Amino acid sequence: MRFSKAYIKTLKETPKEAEIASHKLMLRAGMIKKLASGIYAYLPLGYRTIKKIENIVREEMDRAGALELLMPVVQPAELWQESGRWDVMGAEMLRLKDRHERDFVLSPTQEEMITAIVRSDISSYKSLPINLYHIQTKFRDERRPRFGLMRGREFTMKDAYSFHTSQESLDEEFLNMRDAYTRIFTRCGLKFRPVDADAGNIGGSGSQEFQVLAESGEDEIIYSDGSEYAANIEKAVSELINPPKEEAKEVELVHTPDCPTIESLAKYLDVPLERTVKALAYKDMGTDEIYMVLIRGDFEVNEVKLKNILKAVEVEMATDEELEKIGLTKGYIGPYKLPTEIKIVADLSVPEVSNHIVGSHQKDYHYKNVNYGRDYKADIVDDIRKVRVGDNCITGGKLHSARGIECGQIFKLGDKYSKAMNATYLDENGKTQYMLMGCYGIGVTRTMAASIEQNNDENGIIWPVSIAPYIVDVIPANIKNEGQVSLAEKIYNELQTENIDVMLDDRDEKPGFKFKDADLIGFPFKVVVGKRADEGIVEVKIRRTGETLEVSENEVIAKIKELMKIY
Ligand SMILES: O=C(C[C@@H]1CCCCN1)Cn1cnc2cc(Cl)c(F)cc2c1=O
Ligand SMILES: [Mg+2]
Ligand SMILES: [Mg+2]
Repeated sequence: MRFSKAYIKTLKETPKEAEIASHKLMLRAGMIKKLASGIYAYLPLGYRTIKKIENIVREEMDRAGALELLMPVVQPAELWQESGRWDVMGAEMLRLKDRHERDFVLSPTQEEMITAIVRSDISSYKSLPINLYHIQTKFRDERRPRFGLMRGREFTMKDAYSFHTSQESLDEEFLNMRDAYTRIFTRCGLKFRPVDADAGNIGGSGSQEFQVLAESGEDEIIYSDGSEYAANIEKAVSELINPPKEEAKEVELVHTPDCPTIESLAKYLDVPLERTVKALAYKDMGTDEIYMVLIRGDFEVNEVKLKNILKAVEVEMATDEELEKIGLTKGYIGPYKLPTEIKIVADLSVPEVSNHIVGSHQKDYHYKNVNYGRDYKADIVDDIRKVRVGDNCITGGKLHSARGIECGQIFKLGDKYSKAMNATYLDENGKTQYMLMGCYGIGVTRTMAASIEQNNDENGIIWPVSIAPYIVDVIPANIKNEGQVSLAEKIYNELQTENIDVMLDDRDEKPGFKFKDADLIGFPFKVVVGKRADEGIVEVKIRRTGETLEVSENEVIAKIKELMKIY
């Protein structure tokens, strides 16, 4: 490709709305263009990398035995009504009407669609298992799209769906996909790790996210320094160490002036935080029911665990007004001598705290020596604790945390959709069974952004060879110098003959200007044809290391091929 014909508009300045490296650099390198909030065009340069990522995904999915198809982006609402999600999904799902006023959905995912396809075609166990995938545009109406392609509203996803006659077969495909994802992200040159993840309201049992490690990542990953354990903090567990048991004493009401927080209370009474129990009020945003949530004073509530236990789509802290309305006093709520009917959810740590201190529903007073079981019981006792860095891992070692970008996620769905949509097959005994499903997603456009987050410096992007838009940028230093131009053209043609994606910067600009563009765009290698061209010597510059090699013109191809194996 000749630069002068390549439709690459690099920007000197960083657009102010861009906050993270990938967003800044994709705009500056002329890879994407924003048309609306969270909606981008992939310009020719950016689209080349997207296609390379898609092809790596395609090759590995095909190698894993999955079959590629393509499903509609516009989905009939009836399918979502059948699965029950039409009424559950909120504003994130973009709904539209056709000219006959019929309801449709702009595809945010395809569980309903694929189940409707498979149930009409497959009825025998002999046709299973099967794994169908496509690489397709999705739309999710994020409340706050940001970070460019990292959290866009329209994006490209590879989503795959598998159908099985047994849990063993589903388990096998889950591992098969996990291996395929490991190959995909490795081939994309990413530093990543699979982590245990929350399946969210998609349901099913068992889910893993493929997290690309980056400081700009939205997710917090917990991992052990003494075992293979790794999990999204939403899901992470750790060893619970309980305070020593004490003889249960009589409950006492104590005056605790100005202690609305657990820290101020512990300080005032001079007791360790582990002896206090925090009481919080959470509202199930679906049913509007308010729950009292109890957890040991030194722990934090993990709202994803709480949401899953309550089978709620969303939970939020109750507002002060909502507390007042049900007769609770903010800062002094507690499970003892409840002034109102309210369900109680207690973390596993709570019953283990002898003689704990809790709110008394009166300002400036608390109860001490409250004991779980004797003085109150919770409706639910379960793990709702957010783990902490430094906790003991249940499989050995200590827990640490890192930031991650979720580029893939795989799920065991079970029969959630096949039951709801009656996707059945006849088993070997002629008995009708529900298919078991798995689903597997990769954020293709997000993966491109994640690669830049991991591969950039002050000059711009540093593409791994495998997904670079072009691998070599041939730069004649002086466009007016016949010898340099003809040698540059010769090398350019030889690289093209070898099927190596090559850019020839044929613009009438100073060499420094071209070098800056090349470093911003992130070509892995530059071949600079300069002063020593008449000696048949050119410079090969390696973007990642900044190294410059003097290479004779007839060794350039071999040298580039050698370097491509390394970078
Ligand atoms: O998409 C999944 C699970 C897997 C991920 C891998 C590929 C197949 N689907 C979960 N999820 C996330 N956000 C959503 C947003 C909207 Cl608006 C929706 F209507 C549905 C979903 C939804 O179901
Ligand atoms: Mg997440
Ligand atoms: Mg996810």
